Amino acid sequence: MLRIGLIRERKTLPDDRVAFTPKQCAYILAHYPDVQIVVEPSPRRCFADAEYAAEGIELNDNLNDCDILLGIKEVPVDSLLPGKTYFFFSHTKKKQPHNKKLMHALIEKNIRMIDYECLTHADNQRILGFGFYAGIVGAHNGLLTYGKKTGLYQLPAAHEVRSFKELIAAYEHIKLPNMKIVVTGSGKVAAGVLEVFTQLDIESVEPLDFLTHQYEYPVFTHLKGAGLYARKDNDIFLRDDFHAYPEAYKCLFSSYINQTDILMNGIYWEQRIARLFEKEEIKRNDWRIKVISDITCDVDGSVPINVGSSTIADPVYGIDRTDFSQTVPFLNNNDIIDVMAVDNLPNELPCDASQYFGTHFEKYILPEILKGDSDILRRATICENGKLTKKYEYLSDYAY
Ligand SMILES: NC(=O)c1ccc[n+]([C@@H]2O[C@H](COP(=O)([O-])OP(=O)(O)OC[C@H]3O[C@@H](n4cnc5c(N)ncnc54)[C@H](O)[C@@H]3O)[C@@H](O)[C@H]2O)c1
Repeated sequence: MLRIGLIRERKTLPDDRVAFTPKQCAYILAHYPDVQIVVEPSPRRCFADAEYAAEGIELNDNLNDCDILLGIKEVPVDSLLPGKTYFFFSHTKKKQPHNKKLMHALIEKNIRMIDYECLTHADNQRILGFGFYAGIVGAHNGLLTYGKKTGLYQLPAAHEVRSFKELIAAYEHIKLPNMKIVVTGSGKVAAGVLEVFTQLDIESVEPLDFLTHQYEYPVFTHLKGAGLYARKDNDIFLRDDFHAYPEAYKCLFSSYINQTDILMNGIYWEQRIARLFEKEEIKRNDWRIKVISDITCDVDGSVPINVGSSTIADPVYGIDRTDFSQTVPFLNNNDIIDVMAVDNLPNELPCDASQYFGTHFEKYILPEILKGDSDILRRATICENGKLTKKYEYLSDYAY
């Protein structure tokens, strides 16, 4: 028998998401006879304790007899139960300084830490994540911001509704003005952005048409791969080469600056990758971008005017093009670019995001847990039995 515990989120600011919804728990109990689920009560999870109870799921403050514990965000070290197997986003694999204490505790408490971020198929493609809902909320927030800035239309905030379905219902009554949008990125975030565009009838156009045409209705173009980067020496794009030597590539976004009203940024970015534009470029006379939804959200990263993460309650700030100063948002002024820089976007639609996550966990990870010996789980195990696994030994100076 495998006993799974869904832990209460304890990080500040607390997260509302959970690994399985009440209905998913009930489904698992009905279809996996060797699995039991127990839920630790929580005062603020997006699904109330009573919703789990209504599905016949056990609620219990004591998770000592569970075999594996599932959370979302980092678990405070005092709450870690020694000797257990935990799954959550530990944010330790890049030696993040703020989680060094957590890494030490995982080792000292003999915990098997399986990080969701490290669960991959054999070709390194990630299995689990919240990127799709980050894309949905990021696209929504970008459009909401443009409506508020221009005064042309109004949308409800995503966190004010219970589901994406309710947002789609609100879209039924919105006729967007003509506007030109660029979306960047090739992963789950970009897929979420495109989902919103589909629901709002925003037309897709080819990059070259986007650059050379004006339209009487809203359009977007999607830039990724060869559409966004080219080698500095021969203008060619090869994905594997780009991943190995990103510093050899230039970014092609610059020519879109004078044709774009909203930029929705969903790329994967690191220091070696060229930025979408340089900070000084916002002073260009032909600069047209009024709103940037920086879903990627690296401070001073691919969007160099991301000057810090914002919050769900206060998601947007302005950046003055004349002196780079930070201003209040939503000013109908072409010198001010509104930047949406929320770094926990999926938490604006926590029920949907949890449901999406749980579906993938049940489909791809639960069978791996039940079969006992799993390469997928082995590859994602950062530490066990008081030491780092071989793959993660590069964390030694951080972990011990
Ligand atoms: N603001 C938020 O709340 C939020 C939430 C989730 C994700 N994000 C961020 O959005 C960005 C995109 O996330 P995603 O879920 O679309 O990612 P993903 O893993 O689904 O896609 C990443 C894409 O980037 C490409 N890529 C390019 N160079 C790469 C490299 N060196 N290593 C790995 N992949 C590389 C991959 O081919 C892949 O298509 C990430 O930076 C992520 O941190 C932000």
